[in-house]
Amino acid sequence: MAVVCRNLRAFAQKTSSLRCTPNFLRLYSQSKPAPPKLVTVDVDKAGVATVTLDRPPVNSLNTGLLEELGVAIKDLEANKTRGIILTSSSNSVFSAGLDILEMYEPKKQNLSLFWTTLQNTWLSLYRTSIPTVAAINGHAPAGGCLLALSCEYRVMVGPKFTIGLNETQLGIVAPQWFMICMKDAVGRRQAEMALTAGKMFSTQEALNIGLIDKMVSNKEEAIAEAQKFIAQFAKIPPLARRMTKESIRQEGIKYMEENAIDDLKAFMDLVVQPNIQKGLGMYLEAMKKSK
Ligand SMILES: CCCCCCCC/C=C\CC(=O)SCCNC(=O)CCNC(=O)[C@H](O)C(C)(C)COP(=O)(O)OP(=O)(O)OC[C@H]1O[C@@H](n2cnc3c(N)ncnc32)[C@H](O)[C@@H]1OP(=O)(O)O
Repeated sequence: MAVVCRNLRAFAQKTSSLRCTPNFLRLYSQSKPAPPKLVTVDVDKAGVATVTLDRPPVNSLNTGLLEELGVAIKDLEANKTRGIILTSSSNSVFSAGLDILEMYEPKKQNLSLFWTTLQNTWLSLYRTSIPTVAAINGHAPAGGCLLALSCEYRVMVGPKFTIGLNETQLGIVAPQWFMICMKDAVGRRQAEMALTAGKMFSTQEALNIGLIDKMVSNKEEAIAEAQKFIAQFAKIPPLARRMTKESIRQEGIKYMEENAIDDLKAFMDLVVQPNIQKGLGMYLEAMKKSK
């Protein structure tokens, strides 16, 4: 016991003197502040979490944001949260989709990490047993639409925002699992028409084809509708709900479990093609010029 105490005293002296050394002060002053969080989580009294994408200006999905979103979903699952409402801190954009800068002139390692993080986070959101609602308070093109489609219910602020999988307009093909999500929501026929044209739907058009479930006029209403949707599950036995969701989403889940590596390879091969790189560069330029 005496030895332990002596050791502790020695350790305490050592660390307290370390605090004052010039070396420690130099290291301390050089340490960077923590980077701002890209996803915030707020759990209300009913146990429903609002998960807010917070990467201004347009919540484009980079590796960091996707990673944080994946961790948030896992944490909420561990805490037995009653529902997840996915929304955005912006007044006009839910999410601009994948961050094109992650795909433009990429380093191979970063590109691979980016896509696997997207795959994993998507699967976590798509298959979570927690009821999920997207409160879409702004434009939701491409990857933004994918996030919304991965939830069980979509409430969108209208009428001026747009949503859709517009990949063909960019000269790229949406991966199979993006297509499965669209088919889940609107059926094969509407999905084929939407995807081949890369159509961006107005809120009303999206409501008409079942791409969204409800149109509201502001974010507060969207959150209230989302809470209402989640509240209905209070009376449903959770195991029956979980197994039903897992079963009905089997096609997408199975697809990713069996094809993640091939999907990654296809993405990596495609993105580095010179014509795709040129297209992405021109798209970025066009976005800058359109300001
Ligand atoms: C399996 C094998 C095959 C796999 C193939 C690959 C599949 C890839 C799948 C999905 C693709 C995507 O998700 S790609 C992204 C598609 N997204 C879009 O096309 C949307 C582009 N953005 C917009 O239309 C608009 O920005 C907006 C309507 C969302 C918002 O408009 P607003 O006027 O409010 O803002 P700005 O346009 O002025 O943008 C502000 C700022 O943000 C930059 N920006 C916008 N979107 C993106 C993006 N997706 N990635 C990176 N950066 C983006 C824009 O350039 C502006 O930047 P500056 O301020 O620096 O000029």
